[in-house]
Amino acid sequence: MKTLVVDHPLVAHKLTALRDVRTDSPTFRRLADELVTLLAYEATRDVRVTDVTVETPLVTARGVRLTRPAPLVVPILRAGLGMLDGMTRILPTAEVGFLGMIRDESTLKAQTYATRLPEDLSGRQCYVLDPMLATGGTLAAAVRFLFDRGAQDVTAICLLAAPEGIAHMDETFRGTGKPIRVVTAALDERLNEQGYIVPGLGDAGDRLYGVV
Ligand SMILES: O=P(O)(O)OC[C@H]1O[C@H](OP(=O)(O)OP(=O)(O)O)[C@H](O)[C@@H]1O
Ligand SMILES: O=c1cc[nH]c(=O)[nH]1
Ligand SMILES: [Mg+2]
Repeated sequence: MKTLVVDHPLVAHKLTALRDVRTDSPTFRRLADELVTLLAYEATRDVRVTDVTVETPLVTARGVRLTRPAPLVVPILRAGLGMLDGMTRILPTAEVGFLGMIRDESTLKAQTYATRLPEDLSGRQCYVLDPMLATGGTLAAAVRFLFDRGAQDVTAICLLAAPEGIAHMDETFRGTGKPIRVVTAALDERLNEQGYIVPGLGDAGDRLYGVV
């Protein structure tokens, strides 16, 4: 598995504001939206394109367009929904599938409560959106869903990742030969006893949508 930590002053600036405990929910939503667009720029570097020609007002020129079928974008509910608009803004032809997953706060195991994905993902490029990669249980399960349906490669865009989560993904998919990438704004220090990323930004879902 490949991990890319996007090193860019605008990314660092927006992430710092996201971490700030004083950042209110409307501002948090806007920052998450802006940040995913910056991360998506790097995450889509390998998006498949097809050579085409285009008529400019002057001549015929060579160019590219996104290869069809377009990539599949999969936000992991709830918190991943806060990244969907920012992603589809730069990839407007993408299709969107949904996975509803929640981590049991006592066992830290992920449970799936909703699945709405195309049955056949053969040959598809997939982008998973989830702000937090903590123990990695949620992302590993999501990536497995996609490969089980035939996805060609999977790129996860996470606002923050913990070393424990990256290690879990590495171990889970080592030797499978599956092309997986994680693109993140920062690799934080560690998880605390409750499985929260430190220094982190708290509970991303709660900060986006409130405590339920
Ligand atoms: O790497 P893990 O240890 O599995 O934890 C990460 C998961 O936890 C959070 O979701 P949460 O379960 O809080 O659900 P929510 O989005 O509904 O708040 C987060 O958005 C990830 O999906
Ligand atoms: O730090 C964390 C860990 C899991 N989920 C979150 O929302 N935040
Ligand atoms: Mg949550």
